[in-house]
Amino acid sequence: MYSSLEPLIPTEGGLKIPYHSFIPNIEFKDVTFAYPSRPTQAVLTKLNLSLPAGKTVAVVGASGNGKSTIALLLERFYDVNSGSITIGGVNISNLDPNWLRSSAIGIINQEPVLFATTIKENIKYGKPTASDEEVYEAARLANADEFIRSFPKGYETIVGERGVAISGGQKQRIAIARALIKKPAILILDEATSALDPEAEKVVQKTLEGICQGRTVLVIAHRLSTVKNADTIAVLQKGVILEMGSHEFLMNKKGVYYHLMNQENQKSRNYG
Ligand SMILES: Nc1ncnc2c1ncn2[C@@H]1O[C@H](COP(=O)(O)OP(=O)(O)OP(=O)(O)O)[C@@H](O)[C@H]1O
Repeated sequence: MYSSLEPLIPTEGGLKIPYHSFIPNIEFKDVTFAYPSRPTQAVLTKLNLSLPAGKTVAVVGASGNGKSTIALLLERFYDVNSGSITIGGVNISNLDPNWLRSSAIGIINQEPVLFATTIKENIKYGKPTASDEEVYEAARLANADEFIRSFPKGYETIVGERGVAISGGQKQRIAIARALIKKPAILILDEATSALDPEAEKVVQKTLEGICQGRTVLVIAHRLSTVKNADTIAVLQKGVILEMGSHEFLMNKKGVYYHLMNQENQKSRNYG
């Protein structure tokens, strides 16, 4: 049935907050949510989470505990069952979903997809109306401008299948430029550095630290090693936040985060 292909949430309609009056502080208040296909199984239960404007909040917890669901709700791919999510005090259900996703929030994914076209087009995908100057600026912020210009065809280099071979770290930085070209006030980092070798990871990590300055950032962390510098770390278990605080605070507390950290260190000693 074609009707079942329609998005759950209409993509147009609702408020668009002008850039200069947009205060990107985010509040999840008593959010309860179950996926429509499993309505009796709550994935998040009365979740409260604050992301103050300009700060980085990392959500950690074992696989399947609802971390990615938090990001999907913030992008409003689903509506909450009860409670609310507000940005700058406005309930996101009153915001224009298209504006929210294309202008307010930038997403950097674990496994970025590049299209079989030029690097320039791949970056412009984040903002199709962007000028060349905007493309170069986004690439500079993503520490990508230099390596792109080192290719004989520069920004016109074709990537993807049958295109020039680029490394995982370079791919990641092109994807970062794609997210930055929208100048988003909010960034969602879905564990952006997991598939890289240590050298490339260092470069990407440094790039991410730079671009997080001055933005509200939600890190969906599938490992713990990348979250130490977050302003706040929220430990999620079965859709409930068990602990919240800075790395130092949570280590001193010797609770769930401390134990997860020890487990991860143990693993890297055994395998690394
Ligand atoms: N589209 C969906 N429909 C139904 N259930 C889903 C859907 N997506 C995820 N779930 C379920 O919701 C729960 C939380 O999943 P989620 O992806 O948010 O966890 P996560 O903590 O991000 O895990 P991971 O670290 O593996 O990405 C899991 O039980 C998962 O099976």
